[in-house]
Amino acid sequence: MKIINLSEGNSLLNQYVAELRDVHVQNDRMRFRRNIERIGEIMAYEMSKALTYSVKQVQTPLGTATASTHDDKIVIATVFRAGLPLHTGFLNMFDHADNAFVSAFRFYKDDEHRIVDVHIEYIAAPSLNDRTLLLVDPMLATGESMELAWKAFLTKGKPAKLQMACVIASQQGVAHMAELFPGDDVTLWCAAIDPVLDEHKYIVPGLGDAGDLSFGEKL
Ligand SMILES: O=P(O)(O)OC[C@H]1O[C@H](OP(=O)(O)OP(=O)(O)O)[C@H](O)[C@@H]1O
Ligand SMILES: O=c1cc[nH]c(=O)[nH]1
Ligand SMILES: [Mg+2]
Repeated sequence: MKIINLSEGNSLLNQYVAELRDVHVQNDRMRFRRNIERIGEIMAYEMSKALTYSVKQVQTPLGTATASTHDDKIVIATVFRAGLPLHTGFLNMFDHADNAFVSAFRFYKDDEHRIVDVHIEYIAAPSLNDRTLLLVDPMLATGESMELAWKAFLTKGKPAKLQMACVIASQQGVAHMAELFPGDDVTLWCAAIDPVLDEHKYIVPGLGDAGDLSFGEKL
């Protein structure tokens, strides 16, 4: 698996990630969602550079122009619920894309909140055969949700290409995905990679719970 960590370069992206992490900014839920959306837009632009392009003719009112545009048949796939603002950002940019959704949520199997399991309940997707699948989820902690989402989407066909995107990944989550995708035909794009998970499997320093910060606490 190829790993592209966009925070290694200086850009406005880093400002949006910093605001997502900042406890003094996080209480503004609309800004939190909008920053994730803006990161989705920037990541979509960066990821567009890795698509397949061909030159086309465009008729203008005054003549003919040429344009190199991508030929990928894109499906943007997202994991409910924290994935929704990131999905919106990607769809703002890839506005011709089809879309796929899966619900996956982490729950604790023990009273001490140390053992996490992931539950998949809902899936809605077009045929994924021969498509370029952009699988986007803001947080990659253990990597279980991403793996289960990928396996759930595989029941809807075999994509030609897979590109994954997350805002903050943990080292453990990156290693988990690299084990799942040993070849270099799959790429994981991140806006930051953080060192560790805490005992409750939250990314540290991370940002907290992306779903709750976007939409409020759940029972
Ligand atoms: O790599 P993992 O350890 O599986 O954790 C990552 C998952 O956690 C978050 O979802 P969460 O389960 O919190 O659900 P939510 O979107 O409803 O908040 C996030 O959106 C990922 O799907
Ligand atoms: O740190 C984490 C881990 C999983 N899900 C989140 O929202 N945050
Ligand atoms: Mg959550």
